Amino acid sequence: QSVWGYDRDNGPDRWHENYPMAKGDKQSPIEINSKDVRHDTSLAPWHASYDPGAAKTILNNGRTCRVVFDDTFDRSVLRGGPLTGAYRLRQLHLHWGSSDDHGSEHVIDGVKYAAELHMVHWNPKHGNFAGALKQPDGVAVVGILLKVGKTPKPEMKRILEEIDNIKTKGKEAPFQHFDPSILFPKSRDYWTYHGSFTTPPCEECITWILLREPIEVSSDQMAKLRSLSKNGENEPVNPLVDNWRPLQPVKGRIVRASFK
Ligand SMILES: CC[C@H](CNC(=O)c1ccc(S(N)(=O)=O)cc1)c1ccc2[nH]ccc2c1
Ligand SMILES: [Zn+2]
Repeated sequence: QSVWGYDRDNGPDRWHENYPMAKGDKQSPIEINSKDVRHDTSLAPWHASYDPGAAKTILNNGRTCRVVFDDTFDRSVLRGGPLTGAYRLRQLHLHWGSSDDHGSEHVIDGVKYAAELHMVHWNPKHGNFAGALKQPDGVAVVGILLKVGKTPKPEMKRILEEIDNIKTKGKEAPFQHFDPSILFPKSRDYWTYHGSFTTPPCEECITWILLREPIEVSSDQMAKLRSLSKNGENEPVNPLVDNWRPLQPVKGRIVRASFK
């Protein structure tokens, strides 16, 4: 049973063999075409109230770098925007490329960004995360685009400083006293649409909230991310890069914008 990944023999084009949802009608990521977007004046602003004490660990699972939070009660929550109720923050992770000119999962009017950060929240009315991922309103992911620029966001440093401690698959390190809302860009403008996990099992349970304004990182910071290895510490180094899923068909879905 070859575990899914991003290589030729286990990559996105073959996920459907073990995860049939991957060929669904509401898959993510998609391209955002401004000409097809609908400005929805009824969309409320979104609000995150995160407890820095909820941050627990950072890990390399061989497919991404993930920060895990305590989601055993409404400690760090996202509300508003297209959402009904408070969704609990469970984890954040990233997708990135092998060079600065690509790596994001969502593409905006043809523009690919160097990376994309996902903050994953779930709806506690469904009991637990496993239950939430079976519901159309089960999960909400805030997506932040990362672009390479001259004035990198200092708040990204905290995550990137930990990379040296989780170089190989399975490595985990404590990651505490961290409020991920410091990563948000100035503008709260967003696009929203209904989609899926961008990794297997590709359940179509996600309300995507994709922020319009990218945050800046440096090329050195991107190189740091690319120094992670897909393999364990006693295996050959296999650079963890290009862990992004290609664009999926929009299939008539409407993308709404909170802005004009
Ligand atoms: C359904 C898969 C899940 C593990 N994966 C995730 O949580 C996840 C979250 C967000 C994204 S993205 N890139 O779209 O933001 C992709 C994957 C997962 C799988 C089995 C499980 N059993 C119990 C809990 C549980 C969770
Ligand atoms: Zn993701």
